[in-house]
Amino acid sequence: MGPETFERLGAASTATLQNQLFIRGLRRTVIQGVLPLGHGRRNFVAEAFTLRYIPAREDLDTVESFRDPEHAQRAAIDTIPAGQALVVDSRGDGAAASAGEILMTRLAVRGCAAFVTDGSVRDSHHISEMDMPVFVGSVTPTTNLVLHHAVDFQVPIACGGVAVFPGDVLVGDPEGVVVIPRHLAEEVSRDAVEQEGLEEFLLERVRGGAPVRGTYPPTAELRAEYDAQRGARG
Ligand SMILES: O=C([O-])CC(=O)C(=O)O
Ligand SMILES: [Mg+2]
Repeated sequence: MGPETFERLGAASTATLQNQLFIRGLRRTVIQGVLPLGHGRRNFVAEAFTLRYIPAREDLDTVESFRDPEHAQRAAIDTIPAGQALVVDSRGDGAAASAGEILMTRLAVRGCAAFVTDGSVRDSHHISEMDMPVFVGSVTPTTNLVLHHAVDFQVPIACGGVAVFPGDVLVGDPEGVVVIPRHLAEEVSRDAVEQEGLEEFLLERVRGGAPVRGTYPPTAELRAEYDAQRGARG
């Protein structure tokens, strides 16, 4: 995926990208129920690096388990390549945190682009001061092992009702996170730019008093006017 694709996706809203995926027949593309935490409200575009949790089991998920160098959560956090986003399947269960300030700091130091989960984080008031974008369903003081068993990483997961495959492209903005299948990223990025150009033109019309009917969507005449104006601007 070229840098222009990243740039175009970063300039588009998640709403526009959702539209473009819907036009292509994809309905479940927005991670349900997550919002950015604190001032890490920066937009991001990044490839997904996935981590999967299953329900904890009392004989396995003891405090000692974090000493295991192969522990999937620890291994994922220490190996995610810079520039990728860690997306965690927490089964929508935010009653125990998927990570906290120390793990999040490690991710930020390693150049992780964002952290996304359909669960929660703890130490959230500190995490919200960080620059790395963090998208969660909720916050809680409860530590991870109480409810979550990190089982593997870089496998297909579910997050907020959406299938996420390693290498899919995630885009986050103040409204949430959209998951773009990698093979569609390029064409979606181009058409998103087109859609936003047209919508800006239509918005000006609506601001100027135009009714929605005949404007949004535009009639063939209005569309031709837009195309002519765009052509004239080069
Ligand atoms: O115990 C946890 O779930 C993680 C934690 O507090 C941290 O990363 O600071
Ligand atoms: Mg902590």
